[in-house]
Amino acid sequence: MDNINILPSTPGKLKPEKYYQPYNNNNNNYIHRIRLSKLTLWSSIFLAFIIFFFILSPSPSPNPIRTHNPWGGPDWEKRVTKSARRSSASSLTVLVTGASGFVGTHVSLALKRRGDGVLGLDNFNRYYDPNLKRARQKLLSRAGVFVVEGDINDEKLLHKLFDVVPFTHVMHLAAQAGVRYAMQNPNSYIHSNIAGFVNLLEASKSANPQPSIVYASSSSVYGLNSKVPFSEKDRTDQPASLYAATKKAGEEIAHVYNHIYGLSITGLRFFTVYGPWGRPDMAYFFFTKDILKRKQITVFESPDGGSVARDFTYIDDIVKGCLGALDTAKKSTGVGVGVGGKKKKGNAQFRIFNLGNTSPVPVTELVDILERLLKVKVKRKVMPMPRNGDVRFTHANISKAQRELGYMPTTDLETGLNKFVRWYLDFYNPLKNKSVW
Ligand SMILES: O=C(O)[C@H]1O[C@H](OP(=O)(O)OP(=O)(O)OC[C@H]2O[C@@H](n3ccc(=O)[nH]c3=O)[C@H](O)[C@@H]2O)[C@H](O)[C@@H](O)[C@@H]1O
Repeated sequence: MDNINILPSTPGKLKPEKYYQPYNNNNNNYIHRIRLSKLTLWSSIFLAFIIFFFILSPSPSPNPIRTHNPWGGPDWEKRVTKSARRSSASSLTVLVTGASGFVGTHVSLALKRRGDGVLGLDNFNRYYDPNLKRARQKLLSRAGVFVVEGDINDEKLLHKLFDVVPFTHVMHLAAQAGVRYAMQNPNSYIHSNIAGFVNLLEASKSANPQPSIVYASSSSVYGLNSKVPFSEKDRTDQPASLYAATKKAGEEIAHVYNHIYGLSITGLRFFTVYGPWGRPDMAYFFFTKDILKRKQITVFESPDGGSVARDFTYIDDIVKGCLGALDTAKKSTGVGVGVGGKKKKGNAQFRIFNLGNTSPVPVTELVDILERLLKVKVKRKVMPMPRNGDVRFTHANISKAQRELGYMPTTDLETGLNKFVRWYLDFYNPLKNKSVW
């Protein structure tokens, strides 16, 4: 992850004079030599012109993915303010972290469509193909959503954003996702899901007005819980992966900020979200890629030979749940904390909801559906689930979300995968979309 603090805070702050110095510091000998010959003089002028032109023209990035838009400056603030402008006084003003991520993109678009002010924040890290994140960013930009390029761990940036925009809500979706990757890069989970979350809560508690916060938790917090379907009342103290442990820690940390600072906080436990513009690290996505390439895929079964199943939940259903959570979020009660040093005015709202589909599907069946949709005979290797953080099954009880958020999923796996496959074939069509190949 790049440290954006090392970049100038205002675009254009790099001083071009610096680059001219070697040429401005001409010593007498050099000038003398130029005077000696007319030819040398003209060549020097020509050379100086070329260098001058080169420095002034925008330099092509050696790697377009790593290009950063330094934050700060009047133009940047104008873009921020414009993106966050809401259509009416009753609309929301939402900071969406992880806006160029899968869920972040869909939620940002849905909010913007209904007239809310939306500002995105994303660090565009390389956990998975940044070209896909850039493509989502383009989609957002066309819809009028500006995505600030920065990290939730950047304290200065967060304070700046809260200074410029009076956010009513924060939709916190930035995270290090993925269950199995936690064994390869454990620290990235601590950095984003714990340190980053604390940093965001610190900035939010000091903001005036204090926003209401809705954040992404995960079905993985149920860990080894075997009571089905998973209810919010069930135990969540047996995580099976470091990812799950950091998400569970996030839920506990949220409680502290709610308790001390009066932040209104809602956690959403997502159940294996899938759909168009999805995450390439997820099984349904890389199965599709590998099946199309006629490669063998590995399907896990439980150690006793039983199937491994997930409560796969379609993205549009999840978006409705997110909007329901934002719309029913009450105001934070700690206005003035960190600014005037005042205490919270009474207890603030603290909620946690399952957002699942309520119908688990074995992974073998997911593969059967993909086989039908892609019309390719799948080469599958079935093997016992390795000890990699995966759990055998997930199954959501959504009655609380139904009651309080009006959440009601309507998309079955076959319908949702059909939409995903159509998007996939279009997006990765080499004739249409050269930039992603
Ligand atoms: O619901 C959640 O909380 C989590 O859902 C997904 O995690 P997961 O359900 O493990 O989704 P996938 O990684 O797409 O795996 C889906 C299923 O495919 C299986 N799988 C995965 C990989 C593979 O090669 N073969 C295979 O059979 C897994 O064991 C799992 O049962 C996301 O990746 C997490 O970020 C999210 O928090």
